[in-house]
Amino acid sequence: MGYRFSDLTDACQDDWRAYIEHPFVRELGNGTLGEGAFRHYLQQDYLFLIHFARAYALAAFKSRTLADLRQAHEGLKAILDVELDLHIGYCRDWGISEEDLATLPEARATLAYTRYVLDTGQRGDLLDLHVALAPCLVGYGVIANWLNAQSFTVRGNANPYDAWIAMYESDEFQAAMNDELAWLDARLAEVTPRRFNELVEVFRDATRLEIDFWQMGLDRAS
Ligand SMILES: Cc1ncc(C[n+]2csc(CCO)c2C)c(N)n1
Repeated sequence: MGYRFSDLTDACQDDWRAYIEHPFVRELGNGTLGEGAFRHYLQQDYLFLIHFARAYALAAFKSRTLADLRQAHEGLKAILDVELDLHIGYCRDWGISEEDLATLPEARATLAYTRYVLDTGQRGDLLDLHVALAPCLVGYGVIANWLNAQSFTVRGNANPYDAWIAMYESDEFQAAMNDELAWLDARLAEVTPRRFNELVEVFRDATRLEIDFWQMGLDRAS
């Protein structure tokens, strides 16, 4: 007993590294990622964000304390009032209109990942849901920090994807990631080994689905 978040990543190190250091991420970092791959990713990520907002609504429903309910409400508001507008603006910069976004067919990787998270939350409790969301919330902050530590990463105007890295390295995003890490560390400190193993399974599944999401971008898979 006495687990923490890093025990989850330690328990599925190969998958975690394959996600954080995915070729899509490396190509974002050195600026060589194909524009078509990035556009496909952006489009599917719009659908992803909508379902992610639903997952926060589910977190509200699953909350047993006022503090957890408020936290879920803040997450839902952040996506609906901030993230989605930013994303729509970002898509516009990349030549994707709101009309395009409204009529997008959902790719299988998006379907699989988002519905897995929602199902995990419905089947389990609030901790299951947070663990299913962790590769997304924590992972993107870890990826931005990892990219910044790599010598191949190109920053500034020379990299068309610089704004993407900047978004996830921002103090605001890193603070949200650290809040989530503190929440997870506090909850994981109390779980039994048996429960921890269940949570590792959820974390590994969600991490693999993030890998598939990157790969979908590279393959432009539908
Ligand atoms: C496939 C995919 N995985 C993770 C994120 C990152 N992300 C989405 S919502 C959110 C938290 C918002 O409060 C974060 C970090 C993404 N955009 N797309």
